[in-house]
Amino acid sequence: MFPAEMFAHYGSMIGGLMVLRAMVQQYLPSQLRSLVDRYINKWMSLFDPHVQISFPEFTGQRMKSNEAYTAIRNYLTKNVTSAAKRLKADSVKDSRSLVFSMDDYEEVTDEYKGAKVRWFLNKVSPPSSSVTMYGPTEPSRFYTLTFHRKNRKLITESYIGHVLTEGNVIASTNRQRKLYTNDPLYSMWNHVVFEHPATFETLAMDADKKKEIMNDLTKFTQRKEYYAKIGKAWKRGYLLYGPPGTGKSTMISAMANFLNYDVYDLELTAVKNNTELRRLLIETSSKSIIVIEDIDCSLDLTGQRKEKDDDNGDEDKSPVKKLTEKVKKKSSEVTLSGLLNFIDGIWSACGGERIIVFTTNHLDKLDPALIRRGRMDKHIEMSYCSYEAFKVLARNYLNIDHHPLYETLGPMFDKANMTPADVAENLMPKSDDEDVEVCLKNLIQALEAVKEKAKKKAEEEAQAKAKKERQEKSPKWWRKSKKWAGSLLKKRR
Ligand SMILES: Nc1ncnc2c1ncn2[C@@H]1O[C@H](COP(=O)(O)OP(=O)(O)OP(=O)(O)O)[C@@H](O)[C@H]1O
Ligand SMILES: [Mg+2]
Repeated sequence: MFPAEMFAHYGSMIGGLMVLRAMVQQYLPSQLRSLVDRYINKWMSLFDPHVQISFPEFTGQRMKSNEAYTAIRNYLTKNVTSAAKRLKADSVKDSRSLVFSMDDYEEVTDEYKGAKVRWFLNKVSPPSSSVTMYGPTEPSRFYTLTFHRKNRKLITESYIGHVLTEGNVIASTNRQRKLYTNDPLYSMWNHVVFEHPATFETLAMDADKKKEIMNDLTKFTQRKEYYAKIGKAWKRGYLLYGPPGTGKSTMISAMANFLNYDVYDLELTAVKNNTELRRLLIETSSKSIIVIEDIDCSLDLTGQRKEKDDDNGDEDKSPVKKLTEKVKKKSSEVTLSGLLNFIDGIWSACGGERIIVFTTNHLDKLDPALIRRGRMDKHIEMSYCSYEAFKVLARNYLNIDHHPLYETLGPMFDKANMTPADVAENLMPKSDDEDVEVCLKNLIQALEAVKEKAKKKAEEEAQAKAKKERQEKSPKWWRKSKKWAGSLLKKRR
């Protein structure tokens, strides 16, 4: 279990104590473990000129994974694992290639500015009786970094920072991204591998608008020092609004692919109360996009201001209605103020960059407090398909940059409101014998139909408006007698 070199390196006294400590960690019950460990450490510090730092895999009560541990694993995997004798193939990148890291109880050395350090991967198994509500407890691992005390300043102030930075860079290029969703039963995140193909290149949108969003995102990721200087959490809020099928969800995937971020899809209706919301949000990792879709439907996010208005009208409500509303309120106690407090406050303490994206089909339904600048930094309208957006879709779906029918199609997009989802549907060949021309002709027909429908609707609305105006202009006695005659006829029938 322990390499023989350890004795040579630390001296037989220290080696013996280390073996004893490993045995203590492995076999003694936890109450005794810490007591004996304390004495062993005291003895070791008398003889040993070395300093040790531990980096556990999980931290906190809810066993949140430790980002430092992951960064160290990445750093060691790239830089020194080749020297390790026992390796572990512990993750698979893009389901294609194996990634090796050092195995449990394996030790490797590294050198930094002339100082030698040792990394050791330790594992502690939980007592066999330890079972949580999520199943049996897994063994927990930790890296220990050992170095001579004369190098303390160099290692703590420079080397560890260097390892974490390099480890994080490796992580961002290597890692498999994840799509998390909140589990309503246990109020925890479940994840799958995130593999959505949408990119800004395939997103149908005006080129200038697209460029502006990409620049905004890039600028955000480079402003760590700026956010620290102004004392604000390193986060940016986007509000995507527009009719269904205009690409709001597609845009979120394109953002995640562009930034190489994880996605947390937060279903607010499955969150029981503000405490649970707080915990879920604290558990999100840095470099992530938190998505709350259809915010207007998720909750009564109009919040307390609206509630007050409702209270005024309480006398008019029946007792049954009042009771139903009370029960409804109790079942989901997540409030607008809870959400806003979190957005404004909690993340400042979490560190790392986060993007929060809200989507809605109805901008006018949201409380202005929720969408004011500072909370939602950027409002992006996703609208009906323009000619320019159509050209992107034609490139995606039909692999063409131009076609003689473009001349007919060009002006049609200004006159018919069709969503990119509907345009895409028309561009998709329905059978093998549908070629490019057939697809474009189908689209022309569909656009004409939309235009006709809109024209008919506008005419009907104009007629109804004119009728109403005519009625309003007629004398009061005439309107009354008409109404009276109508009700008389009804009674007779
Ligand atoms: N702007 C777009 N660019 C590329 N594809 C798009 C765009 N808009 C819609 N689509 C296509 O239409 C489908 C539906 O779009 P999406 O789910 O992104 O719309 P949405 O705005 O999120 O709608 P909803 O409001 O109903 O959630 C997508 O799978 C995509 O194929
Ligand atoms: Mg959507």
